[in-house]
Amino acid sequence: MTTPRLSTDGLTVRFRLRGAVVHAVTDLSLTVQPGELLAVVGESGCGKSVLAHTLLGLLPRNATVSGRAVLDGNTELLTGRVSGVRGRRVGLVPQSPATALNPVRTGRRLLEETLRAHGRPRSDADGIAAAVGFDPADLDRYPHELSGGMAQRLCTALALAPDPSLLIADEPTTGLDRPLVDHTLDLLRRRCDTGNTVILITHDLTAAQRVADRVAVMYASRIVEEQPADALFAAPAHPYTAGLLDALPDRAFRAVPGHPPMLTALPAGCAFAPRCTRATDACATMPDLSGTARCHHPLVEQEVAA
Ligand SMILES: Nc1ncnc2c1ncn2[C@@H]1O[C@H](COP(=O)(O)OP(=O)(O)OP(=O)(O)O)[C@@H](O)[C@H]1O
Repeated sequence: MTTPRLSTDGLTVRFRLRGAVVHAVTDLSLTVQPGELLAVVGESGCGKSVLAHTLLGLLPRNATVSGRAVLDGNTELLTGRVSGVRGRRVGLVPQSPATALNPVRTGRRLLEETLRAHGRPRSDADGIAAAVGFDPADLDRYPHELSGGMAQRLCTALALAPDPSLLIADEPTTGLDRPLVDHTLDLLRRRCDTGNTVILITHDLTAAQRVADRVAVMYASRIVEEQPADALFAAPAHPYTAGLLDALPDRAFRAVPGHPPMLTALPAGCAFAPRCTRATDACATMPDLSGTARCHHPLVEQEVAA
């Protein structure tokens, strides 16, 4: 049996605010193998970026974390010393490139410094930039001289420079034109085809369908469905997943009615129930994720894990 690239068990993140607690990630258990591309999808605010920041050890002081996250079977990401892991073994393409880039360094300097810090020759900079669709001639610009899409690609280049075996890409295609979206997605796919692992965090279900091996759907801080991508797109089990798919322009093009709940006031049972046409009294208790979907009334017969 291969050692998972990443396994999390009961991963839970809370933020303390004055008079409230934000339930940002709850009881999240997943396993991602070498060579696998896992897409994490879900509406804005469901906890996707917090999950990424937790795995990188980048949470602010008002956060408390519990559960486990283990890299390659030998490195505890939540409790161990992660300074040599971040960037080198786990890379992050951040969601907000504008704030991630040091404004007083050119793209070339940023990229060369990253390469040098990870023992790679500075001369690799042009090749890495070109690979992400960033014209090497533009590397001599400062971040404020880059468009949003260029800054996005520079961030992808910086995350790829150490050649991390696990890359977490948080909305890496925001602000890119369709050809560059496809270029970036194909680049991520190719990394997995050579044995690396990618967790792609995205709102874009079409992107997930194009490149993901498996898809995890998050709703109100929890994974509510996880399946191989083909199965999920053909026959979603959770009504929320079905709603997300119905919102696609080439499907019903109908938004999921209602709004997600506040993460400071989650119900004891299924948080999707108030928006769900299948909800019954049973949904007042939290369903297990024993099959593919955390749902009392799934749309397809569930194969319950032994
Ligand atoms: N430092 C913090 N203090 C308090 N709450 C926070 C903090 N950081 C994030 N949150 C909250 O955690 C929740 C999850 O946020 P997160 O950024 O992970 O959402 P997301 O799914 O990535 O959304 P988007 O797709 O819009 O980026 C949100 O309710 C957010 O307001």
